[in-house]
Amino acid sequence: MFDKLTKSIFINGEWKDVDDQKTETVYNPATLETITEVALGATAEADEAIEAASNAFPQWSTMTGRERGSILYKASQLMLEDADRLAKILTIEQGKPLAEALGEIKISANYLLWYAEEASRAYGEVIPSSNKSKRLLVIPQPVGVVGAITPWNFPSSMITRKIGPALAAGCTVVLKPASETPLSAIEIMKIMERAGIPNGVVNLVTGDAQAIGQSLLTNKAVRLITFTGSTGVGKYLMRESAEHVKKLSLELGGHAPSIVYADADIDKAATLVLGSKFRNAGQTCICTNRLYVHESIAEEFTAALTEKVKQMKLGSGLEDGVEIGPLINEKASEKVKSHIEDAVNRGAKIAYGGDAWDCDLDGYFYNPTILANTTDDMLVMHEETFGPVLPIQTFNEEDEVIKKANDTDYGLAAYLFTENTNRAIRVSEQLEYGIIGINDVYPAIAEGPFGGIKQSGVGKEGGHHGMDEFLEKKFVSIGIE
Ligand SMILES: NC(=O)c1ccc[n+]([C@@H]2O[C@H](COP(=O)([O-])OP(=O)(O)OC[C@H]3O[C@@H](n4cnc5c(N)ncnc54)[C@H](O)[C@@H]3O)[C@@H](O)[C@H]2O)c1
Ligand SMILES: O=CCCC(=O)O
Repeated sequence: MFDKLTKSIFINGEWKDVDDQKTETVYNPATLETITEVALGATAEADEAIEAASNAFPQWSTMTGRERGSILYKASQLMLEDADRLAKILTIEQGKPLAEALGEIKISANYLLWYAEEASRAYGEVIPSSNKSKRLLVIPQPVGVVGAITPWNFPSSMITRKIGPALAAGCTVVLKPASETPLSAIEIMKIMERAGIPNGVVNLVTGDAQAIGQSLLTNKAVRLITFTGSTGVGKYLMRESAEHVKKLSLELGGHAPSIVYADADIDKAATLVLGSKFRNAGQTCICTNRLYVHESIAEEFTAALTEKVKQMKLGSGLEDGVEIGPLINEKASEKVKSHIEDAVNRGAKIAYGGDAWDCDLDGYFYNPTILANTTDDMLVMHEETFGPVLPIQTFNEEDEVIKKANDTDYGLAAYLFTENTNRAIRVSEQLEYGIIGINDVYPAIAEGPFGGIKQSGVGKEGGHHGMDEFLEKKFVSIGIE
């Protein structure tokens, strides 16, 4: 499916390798086999890409929203037409089951479609003036060149959720995808090319994160950095952006609580918790990380959930019916192992799973795991696990569980399961999170503003709010006689 060396750097409409032909290997996480090599770009390539994006900005930013939108619309159509092949590439480089990969490609195309439409709707404002001899306008204008840095867990949708609104707003982009999953990014560039994007408007540099990041941070032409990834790297980018006072949009880690109330529909809630926890093998920023179940239904709920977990099929994401694929790498597997060991050492009981999956594949597979008798001091209760481990605690009082749910530096997503509408509204208003799912664990949708508070991030992606990040609001004050 792939050439030995993919010309993986896309600058000013041209596909390139680095001058010294340095490359890095892309592995299939299910088998640990080499898929291909991609160019190991660094400072020179990043600088060249920033220059191309700067040169392309004047023309792209002055095209009409409708003109920009028509290119994004075409790109979304091309992505959908090729969805099966793109999903297969995504599964091969990232590991998630093919059905999930196909779902990701569809939402990825949907971000392009949504922003194709939003491109025509960057409205300004006329402000009624308190002074009769003034007229006051607010004009939205594109921020400028954008540096976009994306993670490996959603190799396609995390890219279009950034470049869709950036391009719609009239910005130009330099994209650095995760080293683990550059192939989906390359495919997106090919789609943009086929959709007719002018040279230099969107550029891709695969390679050395530190060096490329440094160029994006230190080059004054880059006016905004949009990043999705870990809170640690997000903090670093925030600190380093201070020098040139760059705008930032950060989508960072999370530690989502799920709360199941006594009045929940038990079977429905168990199915949803299962989806929330185990999709993408638990490697989703908004995955449930800890579960609180009301004491009165805890036994029944845990039994229903465990029954469902037992049915889950592990394996290569390409295999029919597989629901849990590999973890991305050995480090991820070690983290899962350490969270389980720590919990057990502090008194947790393994209700199901608890160990690596013994199989013929070389990748890092972990059995879905349920932990009972958990306490707040356990790592799994406050650190992002990013794996298929579900710690359960019981609760009695509404106030008590809200306090526990909020007791974290993260604030990305929280879920509650109840059939009582009053409770649903009351609790969702008190949870300190950017996203609340009420009987819903799949809140990522093109038209909705996705983003965290506290140490889970700054800004929103999705919806018209997502395009606001890429628009400056210029104030025009007109004196008239
Ligand atoms: N909030 C969200 O919307 C969201 C979505 C997906 C993932 N995430 C978070 O992402 C994390 C998992 O992704 P990850 O392991 O790829 O995160 P990561 O922070 O290690 O890497 C993310 C990206 O940053 C790059 N990077 C790493 N160091 C860098 C540096 N010094 N300068 C510039 N770029 C650098 C990486 O190469 C990659 O492209 C989890 O914490 C998860 O919760 C958040
Ligand atoms: O933002 C990361 C999660 C994306 C999703 O839930 O589809």
